[in-house]
Amino acid sequence: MKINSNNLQKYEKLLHKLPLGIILINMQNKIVSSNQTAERYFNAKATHLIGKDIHEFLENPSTEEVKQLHQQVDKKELLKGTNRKLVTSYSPFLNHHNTLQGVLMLLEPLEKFNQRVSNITESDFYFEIVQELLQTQKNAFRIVMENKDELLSSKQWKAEFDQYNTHIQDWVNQLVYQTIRSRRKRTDSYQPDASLDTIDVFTKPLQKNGKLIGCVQYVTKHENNALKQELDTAKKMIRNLEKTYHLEDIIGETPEINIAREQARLYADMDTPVLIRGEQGTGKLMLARAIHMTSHRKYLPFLKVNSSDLIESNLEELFLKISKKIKNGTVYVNFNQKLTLDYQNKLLAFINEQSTIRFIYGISHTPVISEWSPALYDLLQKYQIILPPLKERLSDLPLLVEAFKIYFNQEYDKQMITVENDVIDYWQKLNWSGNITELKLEVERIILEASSFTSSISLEQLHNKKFIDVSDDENQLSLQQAIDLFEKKYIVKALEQQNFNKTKTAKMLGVSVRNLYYKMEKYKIERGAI
Ligand SMILES: Nc1ncnc2c1ncn2[C@@H]1O[C@H](COP(=O)(O)OP(=O)(O)OP(=O)(O)O)[C@@H](O)[C@H]1O
Repeated sequence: MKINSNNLQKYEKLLHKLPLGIILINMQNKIVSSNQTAERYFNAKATHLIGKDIHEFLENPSTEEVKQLHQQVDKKELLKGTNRKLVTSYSPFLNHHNTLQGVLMLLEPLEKFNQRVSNITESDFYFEIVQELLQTQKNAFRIVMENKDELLSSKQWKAEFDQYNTHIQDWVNQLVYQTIRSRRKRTDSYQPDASLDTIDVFTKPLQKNGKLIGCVQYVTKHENNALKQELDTAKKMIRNLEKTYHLEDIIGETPEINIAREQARLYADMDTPVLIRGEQGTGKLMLARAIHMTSHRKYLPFLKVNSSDLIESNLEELFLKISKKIKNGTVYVNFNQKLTLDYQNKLLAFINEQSTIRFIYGISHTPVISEWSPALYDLLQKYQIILPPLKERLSDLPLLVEAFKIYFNQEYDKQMITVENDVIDYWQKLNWSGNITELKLEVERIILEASSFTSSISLEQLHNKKFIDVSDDENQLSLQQAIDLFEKKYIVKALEQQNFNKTKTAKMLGVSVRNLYYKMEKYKIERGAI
């Protein structure tokens, strides 16, 4: 419907009740009308808005642009004096002769907008992908959302569940409530009768960057090998679901991160090559994944390729595999190792051949022109997003620690251990020399090493390591957990030393490349999943 003064009057009553704020601005930028929702968002009565210049409320409204171009403009802006973030949409306002009268502005607070969008996109996303997974799964499992509504369940789950009496059904539902409340995994067994099989129920919270989105529940009667394999496959798929990132998952409120997020949003559907520049561990892969998830390719595959993989593999085979597997998806090429001009040209030829794949590139240093093939250099220069090192955005450090703390408490089944402010201050004052990878590993370490009696970690405890209880506490790290932790750290360190070159790392560690891949999978060491 075209917006003009006729139909605006006709629907006046309705407009007042709409959940979106509406403001009408005349050709001189003065507010001439507003609905009650807009008044609420602007924190003002209509009488305070009418006749005022829109610039009194917003720094840079897009009224001139709309008047000149007669086009709609959508943006995010700040309400002056309140720091309230708004999502705004400006449209030309016409009379019934189609003559421009002014600008119609729709507005909504950013939090509300995000919530609405995530409600739509997240459930669509989960629904489509999980539905797909459920078709292929013979296992009994279901996904329950945070509000305890069942989102989806496999056929097998329905068959099993229907057989249970209400007592067992209640017990299964209780496990969901407990998992959601405690944000911790729960495994429980039930044997209805000595002559019957034991029912094992495994319930795990689903979280993305510390935000609880629901839980997944599996049921097995007896775990033979085939079933276990299926269960592992299902768990792997769920892990992949949790690994998908949206732009909103990128933590940070500094202007540099806001700009990077906005650029990513803009480039997401442009299909252009994008170069993400940032030191190691600044979030390049995460941003590349988020661009993919924001684009129309979000249901298609995403693949990360390191430039070192190109050197280590049979190039023709690798390219063939990529073009077959990815088809219309996104490939993120991370230049973690310098490529000779010969390799650069081969890569460029491959990129040019792929008309349907979207390429995103990552690099941790400023490209020096003399080291690049001119055509590849030009390609990389076109659209760039810069991620600053963490020491240049230290005000984001507390937000990151908070999210990682929640994530690892859940991952290691801890009782919500907190990290006290003095630890965060200390890290900020240190000018944190590492990046987000190192911060995440440090938070993981202190949470994992904390004994079961620790409820928070202070600076004193951090320095004296008093949070590590070396007494005979039966709840502290088991020998296996301690060995695993050591092994994981050792492998990460070796990989970093070898710039994530797996052949060299395997050689250095004295294990086969296959064994190294196995360990990386076991400890989730693939970059971006650390
Ligand atoms: N803004 C962020 N919010 C939350 N987590 C983040 C953010 N940025 C990075 N991370 C986390 O930090 C880790 C490192 O991020 P990522 O792998 O994307 O960095 P990178 O720059 O690609 O690293 P490298 O150059 O070493 O490959 C990941 O676990 C990622 O999830």
